Amino acid sequence: MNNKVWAVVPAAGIGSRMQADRPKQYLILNNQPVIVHSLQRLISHPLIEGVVVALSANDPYWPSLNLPSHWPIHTTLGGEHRADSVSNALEFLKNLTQRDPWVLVHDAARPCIRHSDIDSMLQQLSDDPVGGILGVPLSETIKRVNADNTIEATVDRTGLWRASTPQMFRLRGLAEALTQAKQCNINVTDEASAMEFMGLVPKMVAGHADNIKITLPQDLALAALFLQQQNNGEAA
Ligand SMILES: Nc1ccn([C@@H]2O[C@H](COP(=O)(O)OP(=O)(O)OP(=O)(O)O)[C@@H](O)[C@H]2O)c(=O)n1
Ligand SMILES: C[C@](O)(CO)[C@H](O)COP(=O)(O)O
Repeated sequence: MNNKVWAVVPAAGIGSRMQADRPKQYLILNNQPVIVHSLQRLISHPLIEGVVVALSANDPYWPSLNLPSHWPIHTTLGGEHRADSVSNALEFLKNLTQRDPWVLVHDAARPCIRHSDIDSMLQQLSDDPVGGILGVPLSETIKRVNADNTIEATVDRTGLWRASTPQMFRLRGLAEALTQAKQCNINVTDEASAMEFMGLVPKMVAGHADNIKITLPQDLALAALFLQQQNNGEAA
């Protein structure tokens, strides 16, 4: 039986918050583009069969990556929002396989994903009826802040987690959930939100805090440090 999973990588963003000369997934991190690190982590996992990457129209950077031809990567067109890019990739994947595999949706902007975290997801979710996501529990005091930077309230952090990726759901159920959310004009910023909108209850899987999403300029140096620690075997 084929128990392999697929990955979907939304990579059609412009990285506006990074304020760089190119989309952040193409910025150089430890001598190679961010997206190449992310793809390498996924493709080198033995249970990932292939990857569908959603790219912006006429992305001028992708062709020059010169990725190894044997990498099982397919590309499709991204959309206006991250959810649209994921939906497009899922529709592409539905035409590639008759199965209803687990799909791990992983941000191109998260290059520090560990195989151990992917393994945790596969171990904890493969028999789950819904699926789930990787995340990290909040460990600081949380404030709600007004537009004038005054503190409005302290938020009880009990049960609060930062959601990350991969987010792991069955191909056809996730595609339908994203379609329904869009038709109802529900703005979902992650896949779990669409599944929740359908009344389903995804699981949370504890992951490593170094699986950061590169968003702001200072995130690049932090990601470089995390990658070096991981590659040196120093990271816990
Ligand atoms: N229309 C979009 C928007 C985002 N993404 C991807 O979704 C991931 C996470 O989104 P985010 O961090 O918000 O990336 P950007 O939208 O590029 O960043 P910004 O909001 O700063 O512009 C990124 O890998 C990004 O490339 C995408 O595929 N399609
Ligand atoms: C999906 C995500 O990585 C979960 O934290 C995040 O929501 C994506 O980034 P965005 O800035 O919300 O598009």
